[in-house]
Amino acid sequence: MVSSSAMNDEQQSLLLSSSSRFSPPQGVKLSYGTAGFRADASLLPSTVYRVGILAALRSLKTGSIIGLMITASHNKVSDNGVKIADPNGGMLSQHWEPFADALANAPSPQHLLLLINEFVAKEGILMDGVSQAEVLLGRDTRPSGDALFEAARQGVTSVVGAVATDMGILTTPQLHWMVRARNKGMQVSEQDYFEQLSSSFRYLEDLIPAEKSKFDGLNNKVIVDGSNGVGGVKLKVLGSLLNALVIEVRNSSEDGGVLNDGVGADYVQKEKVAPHGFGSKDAGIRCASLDGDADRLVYFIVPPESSGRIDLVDGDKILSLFAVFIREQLSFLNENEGIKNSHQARLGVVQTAYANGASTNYLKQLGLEVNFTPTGVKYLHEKAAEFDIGIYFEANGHGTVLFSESFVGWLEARTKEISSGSNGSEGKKAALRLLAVSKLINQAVGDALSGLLLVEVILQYMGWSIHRWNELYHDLPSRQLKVKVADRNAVITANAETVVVSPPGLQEAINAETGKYHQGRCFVRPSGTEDVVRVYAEASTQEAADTLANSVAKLVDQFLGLGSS
Ligand SMILES: CC(=O)N[C@H]1[C@@H](OP(=O)(O)O)O[C@H](CO)[C@@H](O)[C@@H]1O
Ligand SMILES: [Mg+2]
Repeated sequence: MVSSSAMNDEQQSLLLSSSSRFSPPQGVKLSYGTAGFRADASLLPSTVYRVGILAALRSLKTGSIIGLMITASHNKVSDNGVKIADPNGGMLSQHWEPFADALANAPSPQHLLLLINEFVAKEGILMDGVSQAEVLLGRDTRPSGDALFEAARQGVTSVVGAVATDMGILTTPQLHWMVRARNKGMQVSEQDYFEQLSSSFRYLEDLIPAEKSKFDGLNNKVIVDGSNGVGGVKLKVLGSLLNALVIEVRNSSEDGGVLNDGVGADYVQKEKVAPHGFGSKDAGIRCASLDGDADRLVYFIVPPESSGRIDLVDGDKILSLFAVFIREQLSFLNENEGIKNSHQARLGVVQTAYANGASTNYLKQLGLEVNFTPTGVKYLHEKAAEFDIGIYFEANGHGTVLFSESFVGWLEARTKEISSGSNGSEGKKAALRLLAVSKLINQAVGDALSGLLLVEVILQYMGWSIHRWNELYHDLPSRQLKVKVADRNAVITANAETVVVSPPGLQEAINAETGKYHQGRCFVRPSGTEDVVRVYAEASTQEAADTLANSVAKLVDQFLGLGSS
């Protein structure tokens, strides 16, 4: 008997004929990596076509809508990439990544068909020609996006029963949000996204106590660097739906500048300089920067003199601001006599080893549980989902806040309960605020637009300037370096990438070096997106952090350098 998970002849010939139009590039090995496939756009049509097939299979397997995003985020404009959004709006299940790698690197249509047949059988995917699959397609503003969109569309529709829905030019988080919302049975147009964010923002503004200072004069304005990409365009639309807050967007894709060239969150965070178009005229005003696909957000302060150096208010500080606010709301809930069944909600924060040590100390001093995972949003997100409220951020500005469904249900019940009793109490307002935050923040994935609105409304609530926020703690000086080695995968780490277990002896040498520095901390790990080993060092002075990073980079070179075998 033919199993329903095998493709019939018609299905196989459809796949063979369409895949023969997309030959893989010669001599290039692609890997799904930390954030999907990325490469020079000219190398990608066959990969994107094949990821289209994978997305359709994933949709058949899960019986849910899947997302496919064409972007290379903060990479240069000539690059592009592709990644999958799973049914909950999160990253592709890690369990499917090896299949993605195998598909991308299959040398011929026949190999591709063989791989698909094997995988479909192993996963028990129904290929009965009756089951329906749907993939939402999004792309950023890169010029190569249109051709790659067409490759993705052909990949999806080469699987019988699968439809590709064009969602247009979007930020990555918008597409993830749409996938999550569609699978919850909600409306998912772009207008719905803007409406949900703007209405929950306005609602939060209305819940600011009268005695707390609101925006005044200069303070109601934020200037945002859109990295010459998609985020700026979308932020303008969002900004037009707000009342008190003025968002001035610079470096938007229609302004004609080159994507990610001297602009954007990655540039600002790594170089600690103002992006193109910002200068001493902006001193004292809150400034923020998005990356090329608007899933990262950092703030910065431009100094009055035109040295170019900025004060960076990074992902760690955004996390800290969110943690302070949410912790305060939880304490209102717990203190409130009128709230029955008050339970100690578990608030957890998640960071990676790249979090500045001063931020970790600060969060621990607040009495919060601080957890560490390896680099990559998929790991942070998974950990944060274990809490009633989990906040995660990478230092580079990628992060969000997750609310468990049971906690949201508990909050909803409390707001109803209190409406018949102590109406308008701080406890009820705290519950309403937390519910509004759960709607404002994009719980599918880190989203610079929703993150920016949450930062802005919390600053209003606190009555804080960016300077006051920046003073929460002082970053320890740090330095990041990259070392090119023969094989970066020879570095094997443990304990959330803080300890090298192989090659033997390297960690001992790093320890000996780090021990020489006051407040020294240093770790090395292979990058998941570039062919390098990254070195991160922290110490009490910038000079010491630089020297420590340089010495450890030399050690990495000695143990694994290009010359070593
Ligand atoms: C030190 C650093 O910033 N690493 C980045 C970078 O990963 P690497 O594996 O370090 O190359 O790109 C990832 C995807 O954007 C991002 O999640 C991560 O934080
Ligand atoms: Mg990005």
